[in-house]
Amino acid sequence: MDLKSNHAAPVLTDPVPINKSRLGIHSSLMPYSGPVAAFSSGLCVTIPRKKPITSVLDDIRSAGWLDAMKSSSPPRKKLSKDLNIEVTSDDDHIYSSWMASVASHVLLSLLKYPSALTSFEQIMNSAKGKRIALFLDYDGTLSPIVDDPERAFMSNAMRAAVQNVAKYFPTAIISGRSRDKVYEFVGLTELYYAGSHGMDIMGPVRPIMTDEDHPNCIRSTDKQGKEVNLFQPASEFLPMIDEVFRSLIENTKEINGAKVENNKFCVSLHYRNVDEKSWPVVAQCVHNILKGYPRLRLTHGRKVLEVRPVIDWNKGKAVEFLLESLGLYGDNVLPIYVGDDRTDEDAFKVLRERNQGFGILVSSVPKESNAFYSLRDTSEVMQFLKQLVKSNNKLAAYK
Ligand SMILES: O=P(O)(O)OC[C@H]1O[C@H](O[C@H]2O[C@H](CO)[C@@H](O)[C@H](O)[C@H]2O)[C@H](O)[C@@H](O)[C@@H]1O
Repeated sequence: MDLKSNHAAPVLTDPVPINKSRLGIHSSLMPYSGPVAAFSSGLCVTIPRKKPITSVLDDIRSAGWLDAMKSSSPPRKKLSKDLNIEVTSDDDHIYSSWMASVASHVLLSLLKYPSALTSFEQIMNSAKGKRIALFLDYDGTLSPIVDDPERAFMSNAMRAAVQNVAKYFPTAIISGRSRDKVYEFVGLTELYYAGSHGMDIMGPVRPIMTDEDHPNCIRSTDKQGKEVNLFQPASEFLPMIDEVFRSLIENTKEINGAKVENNKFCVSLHYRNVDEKSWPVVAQCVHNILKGYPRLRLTHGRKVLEVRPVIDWNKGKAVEFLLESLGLYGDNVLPIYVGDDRTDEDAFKVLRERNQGFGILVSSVPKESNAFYSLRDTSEVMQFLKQLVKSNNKLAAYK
């Protein structure tokens, strides 16, 4: 599949679980009509034996929150190793029908988002004569997903790979975390950092950028005392986010395993370690708080609910902003964005719409995405970064 045909491929995206009809699964094959059986960021497909909790929390259910939370983490029972499919039904017929549907979906997905490693040459061909700019997500891309968000350390090998690649290609990390936190984890000065899903960007000083274009862009200095541009489009929301952070801490203190993380311009409420029975309580708690803040909204991540300002800004806009501030204009630039999460889809989408560069989805199971290629996990991300350096050195040797 060449890049051009990839560009033309119709792609569905959806922040909430993919429904049965979209998977092409006939409803008669479904064991029950309730939520949720989906490929998703939860990385597997589940056929629950029992109906999920039938609670009275109609408001959060009708908003799709519970479905989205479940799809971000289906229950684990029996796992079909090859395809990463979870099955809790005893019905063999239903099971084999699922296998068939899933197998074809896996194949389709492999065709749709080929491995960036096996397609490496193709990627390099499209980079000929162009300047590669690299954008990397942090959690799930550079560091594996772990239970404790405070311990999402990146390996030294990965750090070295990122450091190396940044020597040859302008590189930025765009994370949902606060910029300070992600810098603390990565610790490399050779890169640019954007925190809070792109709402806090520290980039190079570019005299071209005018105040009218970016009124929230100010001159500042980084930790090394170097002059930088600081762009914080949601700065007016700081007190509001802080208030919500404190309310969430207070209101979730009785929920075992819940963890609130202050990401400066957004707040994360983690439910990875919360018993699934209490997920409706988690959702209800955020829902109640958000009622008082019409200028804030909720997005879903990997076992995390994220509260963020309603502004027209996301990781995709951050990529565009960084390209501009790095002076990387025109057709001779090939931006590559590597990410694993729903919020990374905004960046994949921007690249697809610009018809420039491509997204690489990090996932070991099929997902609908706006990316062009895929990598299975963080170790494949590292291999990909090393390949980029190798190929750059080869090209340099021929010059
Ligand atoms: O944009 P990212 O860099 O991918 O950040 C997204 C969120 O990542 C972190 O949470 C996720 O990773 C944790 C550590 O592996 C895991 O425990 C959690 O369940 C995941 O959702 C981070 O803690 C969040 O604040 C970020 O928004």
